[in-house]
Amino acid sequence: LRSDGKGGGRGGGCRVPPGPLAVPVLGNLLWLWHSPADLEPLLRRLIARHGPVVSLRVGSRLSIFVADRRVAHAALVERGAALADRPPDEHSSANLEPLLRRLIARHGPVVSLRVGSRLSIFVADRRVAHAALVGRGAALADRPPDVTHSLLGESRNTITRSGYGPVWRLLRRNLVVETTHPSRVRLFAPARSWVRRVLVDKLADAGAHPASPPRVLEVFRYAMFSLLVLMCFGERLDEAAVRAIGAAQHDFLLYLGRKTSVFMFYPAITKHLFRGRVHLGLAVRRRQKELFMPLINSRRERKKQIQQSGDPAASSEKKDDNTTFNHSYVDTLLTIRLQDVDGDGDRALTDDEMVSLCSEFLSAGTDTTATALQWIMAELVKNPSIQSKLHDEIKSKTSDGDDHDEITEDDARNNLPYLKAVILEGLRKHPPMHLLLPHKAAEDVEVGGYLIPKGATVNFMVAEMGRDEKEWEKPTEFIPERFMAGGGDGEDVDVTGSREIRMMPFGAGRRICAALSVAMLHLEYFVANMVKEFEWKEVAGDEVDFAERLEFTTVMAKPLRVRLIKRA
Ligand code: HEM
Repeated sequence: LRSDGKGGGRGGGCRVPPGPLAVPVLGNLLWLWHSPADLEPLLRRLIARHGPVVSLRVGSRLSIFVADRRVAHAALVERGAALADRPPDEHSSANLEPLLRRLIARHGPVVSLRVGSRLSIFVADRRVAHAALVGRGAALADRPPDVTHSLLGESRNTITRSGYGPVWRLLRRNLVVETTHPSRVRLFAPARSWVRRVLVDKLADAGAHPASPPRVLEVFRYAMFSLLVLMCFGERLDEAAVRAIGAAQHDFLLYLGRKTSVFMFYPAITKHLFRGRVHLGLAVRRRQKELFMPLINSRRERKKQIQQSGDPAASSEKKDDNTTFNHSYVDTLLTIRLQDVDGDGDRALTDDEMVSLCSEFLSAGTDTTATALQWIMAELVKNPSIQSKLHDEIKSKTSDGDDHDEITEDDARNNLPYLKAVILEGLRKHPPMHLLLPHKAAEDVEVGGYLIPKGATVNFMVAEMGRDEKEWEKPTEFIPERFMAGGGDGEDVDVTGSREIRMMPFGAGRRICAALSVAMLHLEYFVANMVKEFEWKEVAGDEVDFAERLEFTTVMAKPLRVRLIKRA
């Protein structure tokens, strides 16, 4: 690449565009491809063919790779100030989506990208997705390996990361049967009621200062995190303790998102070159462990005492006291026995495995739900007639003469069809995860006329399916009525995707979200109660903007600020 635009070789070269240069690191793009180590051979080939400076355009982002020491010196030293900036979010893969959309428009709904020896396949068609995830589920239920966690000395023994096999089955069944099954979810009703009060109080506090309208995402995150901490450790902690655990979780996710891409390049070497980063990762992990272990040990102790008392029934009948709950995710982890590798016996989970599983539980359920809440409330702010129709439905449940402090879970779940339609429409138009977690093909799989070779990483494009104009009428509009009986194209939609996939905010098939029904309950219960308590209004001069930004989930680029009016 030469600035005179003449190029360096056959077919190579392009003119440097005006404006700031983008510094490399394809961030999440690499995360998606899952083996960025393989980018280097490709770059080497490009450099051999086109000269020592090559540029790659991903969506609107131009990334330039410099392999020449003189050019590097001229850039970093002589023109240092001009190149000292960082891109706005060096880890954003937001720009990957427009590129994929263009490829799909040109080549059809299944595209593959090869980076080095690694093949990544992107599926945007709902029928192919169904044939793959449900029809050939077992062959596509594996996950690609994860370099970073193994560098930190962690096992793959979490639900999300483990390969498709007995360990995954055991851990997933434990979560589904012991914590997210409706009979267990009921046990956490007092916890949800407490969090509803926390949420409403915090919103009321924030709303009391109209001069600085609140950023509601922070309040949603705190509320969802408090709830998950309680479900995880069985302990109602004070705000400072919840925030300390939240900070440790956040640091860990940030570390994974921002500091680890370097290890994807030849980890055996980079782990020595970037020893500081490995140590940072270990320190962040240690901090999590320091905070989690006292809580885990206290459940361990409690379990021992119950066993010693010799009356297990006593514990299940004992009422939750104000702060300590009878059931927790950690309790279920304490009963797990993992088969030894040699199959000769079994063992309990190690402390590190327990910490990883708790960390997974907290992070899987917090940002996803808080993000969905933000999008749904933004749509209700932007569409006051929909909010008012929803409020009318909610009022009908609180106007029967009883003293209703809240919309009950039972009503939110079963008796408010328009509420359900609002939630589904929110998840269709704004799925928190635009791509499922990557799946890996365990064997050659043929689906819908496409061959997915063994070992390929397969990414399913959730947002594309929910917004496909061939499948949905006016997909860019927010129309909850489409999900109402007799209403239109969303009637009787099967959000689990088992029958057919129309939209899949939770995935489909064997790896479908392990807490789908809990997630739906949280959304229904909290949205209903937030609309019951407040009228949600747009802030003049700070209008709702639906632009997207990829963080851990796809959030609003401009966080939602609102004017909250307490309802009479
Ligand atoms: C609105 C809220 C939520 C959304 C939109 C959501 C969405 C998803 C999606 C798209 C996946 C990936 C599926 C795949 O890779 O095929 C997933 C996996 C998972 N989710 Fe959720 N989720 C939500 C809430 C929760 C909650 C509250 C928990 C737990 C407390 C949870 C636990 C998990 C777990 C453990 C997995 C991994 C499943 C596996 O690999 O077998 N999620 N979720």
